[in-house]
Amino acid sequence: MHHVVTLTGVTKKYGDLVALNDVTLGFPQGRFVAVMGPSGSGKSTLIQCAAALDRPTSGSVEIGGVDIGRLNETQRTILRREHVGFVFQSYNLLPAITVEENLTLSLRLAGRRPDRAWIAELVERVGLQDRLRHRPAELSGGQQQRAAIVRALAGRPDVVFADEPTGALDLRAAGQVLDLLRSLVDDLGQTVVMVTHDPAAAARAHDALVMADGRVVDVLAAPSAQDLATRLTQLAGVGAR
Ligand SMILES: Nc1ncnc2c1ncn2[C@@H]1O[C@H](COP(=O)(O)OP(=O)(O)OP(=O)(O)O)[C@@H](O)[C@H]1O
Repeated sequence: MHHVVTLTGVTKKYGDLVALNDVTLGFPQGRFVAVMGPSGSGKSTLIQCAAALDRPTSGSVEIGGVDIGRLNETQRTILRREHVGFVFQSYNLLPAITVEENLTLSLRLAGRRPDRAWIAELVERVGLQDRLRHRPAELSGGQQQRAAIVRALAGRPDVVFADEPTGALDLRAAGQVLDLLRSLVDDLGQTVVMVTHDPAAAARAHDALVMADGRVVDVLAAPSAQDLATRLTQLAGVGAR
């Protein structure tokens, strides 16, 4: 299986604290992978390293076959811009411009010509055709997150990292966003890595990684929400001792 992102022996320390402890894993192309684990287990640190937002203390990270340890800051920024998409819990759409302008802003800033046909296809898929001329504040939370997902995919990134993408949404809007992420993977072959605390959300992924103490302690294929909830409860019990 082709891995879009590969981590090899990645350790990240903050002073004496080991946030990631010798993690080796790959994110396979065309899979939807959820990352779960108790608070402080290293999920965000894993994503930051995997997305070239941060550098490991030791070990290596490859994105699209490029070893990011060999890149300087500017080169890493360019690699991120061209190969990685991001979706955040808080949507991060710019309030002063229209939804349509938001979708292509970062591409235009990077000097890339937006692929209009591709973006139109995505907009239709997420059902925002008649919302493009509005400002983000005029959209519901779910609509804003769907716009943020289109923005993340607009440049055809190799991988999309979604950090708690449903954290601010009600059940119905969250379900729509998860359906959307899953369909982008199943229908369009996208690769999505999603950090979530919600076992029901993680159960929509193809695979779930469970982290504890800076390590990946489980990899579950086609996880059920119940199995994930049980595993997290066990880990919380261990952490509390
Ligand atoms: N910039 C930092 N400086 C110091 N320590 C940090 C920093 N970032 C993270 N940590 C520590 O590293 C460990 C892992 O943090 P991380 O944010 O990756 O966990 P997480 O699983 O994402 O947690 P949460 O679910 O609460 O977001 C924690 O003990 C955290 O306090």
